[in-house]
Amino acid sequence: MGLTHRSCGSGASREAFYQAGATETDYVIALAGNPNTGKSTLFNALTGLRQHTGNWPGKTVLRATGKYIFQGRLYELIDLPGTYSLLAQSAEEQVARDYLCFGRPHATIVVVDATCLERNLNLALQVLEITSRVVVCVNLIDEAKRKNIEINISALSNELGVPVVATAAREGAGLPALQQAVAAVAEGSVKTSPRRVRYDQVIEQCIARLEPKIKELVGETLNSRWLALRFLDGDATVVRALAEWLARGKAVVGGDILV
Ligand SMILES: Nc1nc2c(ncn2[C@@H]2O[C@H](COP(=O)(O)OP(=O)(O)OP(=O)(O)O)[C@@H](O)[C@H]2O)c(=O)[nH]1
Ligand SMILES: [Mg+2]
Repeated sequence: MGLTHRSCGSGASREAFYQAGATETDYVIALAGNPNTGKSTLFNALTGLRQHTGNWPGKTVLRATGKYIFQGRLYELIDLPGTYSLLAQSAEEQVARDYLCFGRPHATIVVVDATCLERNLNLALQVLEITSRVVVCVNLIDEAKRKNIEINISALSNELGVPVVATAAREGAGLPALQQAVAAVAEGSVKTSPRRVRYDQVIEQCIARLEPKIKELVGETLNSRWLALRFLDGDATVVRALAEWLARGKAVVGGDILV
C-alpha cells in the first residue's frame, strides 16, 4: 500500500514536524523575506522577544519562535532566515523553503523593503508559488518616505492578489493593520488569489503529467504544482525533504501505514 496524505493526516504531520509543544496555538505564522528587511525587528515588536537584529544581512540563521495574542487568539510566529530565493542553494534558503512547504503555516508574512521593492518581489512571487496564504508587509516605509519613494499599496495588493500592509517596524507603525490582515488570511475570512507564474508550454505540459502523480502521494496537504516544478528542476534537496516528510508522517500515526 502506498503512503498517502490521507493516511498521514495533514494536521498530525504538521504538529509533529514543526510545532511540538505548541498545541495551544491557534495559528502559526511564518515571517519570510530578503535579508535585512526587518523580519526580526517585526518579530520582536510583535512578540516582545529579543531576536538578534542589526544592519547587516544573514543574522538569523535558524528559525526562532515567539508568540503574540491578537483579538483573543494565540499566534505563533516563526522568524525565518532572510533569503533572496527559495531555490535552496544555501542552508538558509533550505530552512526557509522547507518550512514554507512542509511546515504549512496558516499564513506567511513576506517582509519586503520599501526602498528596493522590485528586487524583493522576486522572493514574494516565489512564496506565492508555494502558498496562497500570504500577507505582504512593505517595511521600512519611513526610509522610503525619506527618499521620496511612494508606494501604491492598494495597486500592489491588486497586482499580487494578496493583502499588502505598509509598516515601519522599528517605530511599531502599521503593526495593528498587519495583525488584522494576518488574522483574516489565517482564519480564511479573506480569500486571496495570488499571482502565479505561468511557464512555457513545454514546462506546463510536463507539470500536467507530473502533478497528478505527486498529488496521489500528498493530496491537498502539500503544493503538488510547486513540488512538480522542483522535480523538473532536478532539485534533489526537495526529493529528500519530501521523502523525510512522508517517512515522518508514517511515524506520527503509529506505523499503521505500509509503504
Ligand atoms: N528605518 C527603519 N529601519 C528598520 C525598520 N525595520 C528594521 N529596521 C532596521 O533594519 C535593520 C535590519 O533589521 P533586522 O530585523 O535585523 O532584519 P532581518 O530581516 O531580520 O535580517 P536577517 O535576519 O539578516 O535576514 C536593523 O538595523 C533594524 O533596526 C524600519 O521599519 N525602519
Ligand atoms: Mg533576522
